[in-house]
Amino acid sequence: MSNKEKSVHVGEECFQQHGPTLMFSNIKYCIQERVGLLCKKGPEKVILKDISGILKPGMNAIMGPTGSGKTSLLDVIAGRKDPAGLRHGTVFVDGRPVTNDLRLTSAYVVQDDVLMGTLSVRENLLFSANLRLDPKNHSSADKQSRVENILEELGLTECANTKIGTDFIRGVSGGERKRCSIGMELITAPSLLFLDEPTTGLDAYTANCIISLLHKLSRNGKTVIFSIHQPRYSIFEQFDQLTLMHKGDVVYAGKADKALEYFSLLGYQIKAFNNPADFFLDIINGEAESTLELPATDGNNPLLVQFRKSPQCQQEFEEVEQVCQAFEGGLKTKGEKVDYVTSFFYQMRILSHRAVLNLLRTPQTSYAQWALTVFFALLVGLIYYQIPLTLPEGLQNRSGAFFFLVINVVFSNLGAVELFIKERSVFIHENANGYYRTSVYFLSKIGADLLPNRIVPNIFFSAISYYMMGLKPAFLSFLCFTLTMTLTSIGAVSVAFMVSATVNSLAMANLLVALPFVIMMVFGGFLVNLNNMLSWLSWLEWISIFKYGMNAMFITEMTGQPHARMHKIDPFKNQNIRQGIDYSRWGFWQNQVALIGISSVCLVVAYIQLRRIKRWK
Ligand SMILES: Nc1ncnc2c1ncn2[C@@H]1O[C@H](COP(=O)(O)OP(=O)(O)OP(=O)(O)O)[C@@H](O)[C@H]1O
Repeated sequence: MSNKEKSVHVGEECFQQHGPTLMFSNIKYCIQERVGLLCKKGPEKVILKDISGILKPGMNAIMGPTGSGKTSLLDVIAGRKDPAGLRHGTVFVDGRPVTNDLRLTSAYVVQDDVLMGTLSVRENLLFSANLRLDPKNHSSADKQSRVENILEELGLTECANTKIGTDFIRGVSGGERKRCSIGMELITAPSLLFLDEPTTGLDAYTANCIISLLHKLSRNGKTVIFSIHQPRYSIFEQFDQLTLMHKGDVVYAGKADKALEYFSLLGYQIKAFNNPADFFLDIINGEAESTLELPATDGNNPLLVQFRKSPQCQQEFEEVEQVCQAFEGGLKTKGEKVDYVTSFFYQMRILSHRAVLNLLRTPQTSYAQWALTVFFALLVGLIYYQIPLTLPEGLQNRSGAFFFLVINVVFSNLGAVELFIKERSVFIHENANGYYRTSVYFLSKIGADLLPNRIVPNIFFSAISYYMMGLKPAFLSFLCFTLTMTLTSIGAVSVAFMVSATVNSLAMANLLVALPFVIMMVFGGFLVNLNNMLSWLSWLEWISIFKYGMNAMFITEMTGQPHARMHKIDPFKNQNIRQGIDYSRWGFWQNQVALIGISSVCLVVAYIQLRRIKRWK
């Protein structure tokens, strides 16, 4: 960004176009504190105390010490904060009350960039354009040209084809990431742009560039509203309006370049070379002394008392009051239905494409999965190489091999718990901003995982191990065996998906997924004879993937063997009859149906859990 660009004058004359004016009236926001080990409801904590204000076209900075409520105010007015905590208050844009669907028409850039690391800057922007611009009104060429314009406007042309970056890929710089996050939101050409601490984590130069960029946008028809921590002077001088917060109250709201004058009237004098932004925070934190005796009425902070008495506050209140009187009723918060601009199938196409790109560009997990598949297939094939049909080793080795196979196929799916956890913040951000439906995300993620990571590797695994073990040579038996292996794997991975959609920490998920697998193993009928022991827990066998997987393998292997051989392995058969295996054709399909049933229930629960994830901040 050139110096010329950075030294833009702050003033009316610089506006090419004016953005909207946002007013908020009597906003009271509370949170319910939880106390004790049982997380009982504690006292309500008021984090925004009946505050009102006007945010005008241009650069609106919300400043204050940590915990003063900057982000909460930003979230409430942008419709991002959980409506359950809003006691009362109304937000108006250009004099008209808005509901929390403002989140779908405005842009909100969160503090932690939520971008898909495996995609390039251009691909991320195109993803946003594809899902957020109505295909009826915007052709592909249109979307492309909008993306190119934004790349140009944000100075991202040079890194347009560079990936954002992941743990494995070194990507763009912090400033470029932030600009890309802003670009994702600018795609819909919103007139209101909210940013939560846009300079946090950036070096001074990059922070300055980001603020200059926002300043430029604010001169072209966008009202930019952001929370910020201790900006340096070159950043501060680009603010038009300043809102200073202290413990959920507004202690100053007005022109940024008039704030020094205001505080000097209250007896606070800035020292030479001090940064005004630091000075204001010192005043709020009580570290700067006033030369005047400021009264604290009713125990209220003297700064708050003085601000409420000030002419600018009185005038603002009057303006807000006038607008409020024109409209009755508060901010509606519930019942809004999100209208997506794209259809279910269109979203499915775009998300599946991204999921496949993701998979191809982070092949490490898939490589590991494939390497383990081949390794274990060879291992089991070598250990149980050409199992004889004589007793007792025929029985013993087949039982051992099937148990080993099912253990391997179930536990190799432990890694799937990261599916919904790794991208959770990206999903929450995109879904809350109306990019796509939850069902589309769910199906695209499941589809992109099941086929390449579960189904195809299982077919390979079965092909290698089956013939090495010398099981029944009939091709149909091989197909039945492969089907059993695949459905067992899908059953196990569905349990992992259910856990993944339920918790947000990987450590917790790993614990929670191992537990049902171990229980299923114990009650699978192989380790414990449930007729004699633990009969009161025997019902658990009905939800054991191990039981159904192993039973189906036994049935496939044992039925249709030549009569003479069957004789020899009669005790083998008897043992399994004791475990309740039904060797009929329906007996085989019963197990497959049970595996499909377990998978379906787990996937439905996973989907419900994904829908229940809180989108609010
Ligand atoms: N969802 C929530 N649950 C519990 N406490 C909350 C929640 N949201 C806000 N708070 C509390 O409200 C107060 C204000 O929080 P907020 O994040 O708005 O402050 P902030 O000024 O943006 O702070 P920081 O600069 O540290 O981000 C804090 O004490 C915070 O702990």
